[in-house]
Amino acid sequence: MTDVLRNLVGKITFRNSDNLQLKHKTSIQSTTSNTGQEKKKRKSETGEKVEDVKLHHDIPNFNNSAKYINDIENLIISKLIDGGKESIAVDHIEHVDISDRKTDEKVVGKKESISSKLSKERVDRMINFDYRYNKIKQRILHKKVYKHDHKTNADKKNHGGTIDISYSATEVVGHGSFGVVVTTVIIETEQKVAIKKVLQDKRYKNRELETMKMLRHPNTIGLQYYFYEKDEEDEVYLSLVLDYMPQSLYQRLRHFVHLKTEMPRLEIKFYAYQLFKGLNYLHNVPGICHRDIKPQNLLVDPATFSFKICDFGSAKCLKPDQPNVSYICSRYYRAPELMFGATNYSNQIDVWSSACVIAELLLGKPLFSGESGIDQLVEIIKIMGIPTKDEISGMNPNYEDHIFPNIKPITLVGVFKEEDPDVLELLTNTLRYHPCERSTPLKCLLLSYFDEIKRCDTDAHAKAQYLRIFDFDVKTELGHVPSVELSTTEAQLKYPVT
Ligand SMILES: Nc1ncnc2c1ncn2[C@@H]1O[C@H](COP(=O)(O)OP(=O)(O)OP(=O)(O)O)[C@@H](O)[C@H]1O
Repeated sequence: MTDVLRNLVGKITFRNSDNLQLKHKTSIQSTTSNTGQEKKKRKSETGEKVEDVKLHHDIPNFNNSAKYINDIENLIISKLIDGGKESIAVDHIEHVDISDRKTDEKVVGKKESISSKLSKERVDRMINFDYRYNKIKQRILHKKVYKHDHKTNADKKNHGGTIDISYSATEVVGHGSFGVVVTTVIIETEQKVAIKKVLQDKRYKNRELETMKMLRHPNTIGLQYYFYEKDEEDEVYLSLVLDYMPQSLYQRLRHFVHLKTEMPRLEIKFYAYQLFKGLNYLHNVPGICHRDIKPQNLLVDPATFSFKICDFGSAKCLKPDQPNVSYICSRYYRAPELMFGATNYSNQIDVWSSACVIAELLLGKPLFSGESGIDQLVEIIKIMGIPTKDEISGMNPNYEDHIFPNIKPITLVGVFKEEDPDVLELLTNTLRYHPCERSTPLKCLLLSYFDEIKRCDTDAHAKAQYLRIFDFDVKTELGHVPSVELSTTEAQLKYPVT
């Protein structure tokens, strides 16, 4: 997102109005300059037309959460870009009068904290606190950190000790609603890393750290170290030192969109394979549902096609007897059962989101881009048709409101008619209303869509071998496969079905 922001100038203001609607007002006044005000001045002096774009969005107040605001920012930015305004810049985004936690808690109850939203001021403070100052002074930072041991899934903290690491000037690569992410090189190990710094909400245990400690897989981002520090106001920040990846899938896709070309189909296949492989691990080994699969949370290296899932800030181990918040996951990627208010949803919400991501890579734009929660459902219905009674009860048995617009669906076949029928099969098996009818990540890996990378003696196969994407740990990654099916499944994971 920072890359986009860096290229954009203007002002976005979010307001709460009296009638419990969150008003979004956008006013953009520049076309090409990096410094909006200067450019505006220059343009008026030279008599050139100053472009003024205003966007208004009415959002129901109950959706006024940090994630939602972030969605809206992305929506506004992508609208500007998609509207051909590539060179318009936003020099900052202001959030005004946003009543966040209180409103959120009314909806989610106090049981589940998702994360603490950061104000713009706090993000600025966090950057200034260490990194911006550091950048000017080129000073080396020394930190006492807890080392996470990936072999034992333990950390030094449990054994009562810290070690010292140091690193120099850092580059801010991302700031989301909850943290600031910078990249640097650890001097002692010469390893390039990303450091994600998040504000610690004293009331809750940080679930992202707890989750990351459980992970050990080539397709999930690895935790190397972590440390805590306080600012001058006594606020505690947790920093997670993570494996570095060159870019997010969002940035990778924007690269092709800006060039007005498509992402190569083979590259998409590699990322799709590793996404399902990562999910198969997450869902079956630590038993975690990510709950926020989207292009921004998938990291890639286009040189090797390596791929890792990141941002476990919303991840949770879902227990069948415990309710979970339905207000989760970024809107474009949100499974329909969440829109139906289900609180007993399963890991299969990640499969829906993954299918939306793959569809977006093919299309160059989101498949379902609703402007609000309800509109999102309408966008889904436009393509998938109206859900049947069975499908509705599969999504949420308590849902009683059955009024839907009567429209003839475009269908997935209609949208993807130019694509390979194998990718259409993948999408039709995963974009199903009924969560139980959606293929599991392992079933997706067995689809003929992936045969191309399984065939020996091709460049693609060599790339796949280099990434070791056909290596599965039988005890863990395939531990849930019934023993009678194990050898066939193993063979099918390695070789194309003939
Ligand atoms: N390990 C990493 N290597 C390189 N870049 C990273 C890494 N982790 C995160 N980033 C960059 O930082 C961005 C934000 O990271 P992340 O999603 O973890 O933060 P967040 O504060 O939870 O964001 P959001 O609130 O938008 O979900 C990512 O989209 C990516 O561009």
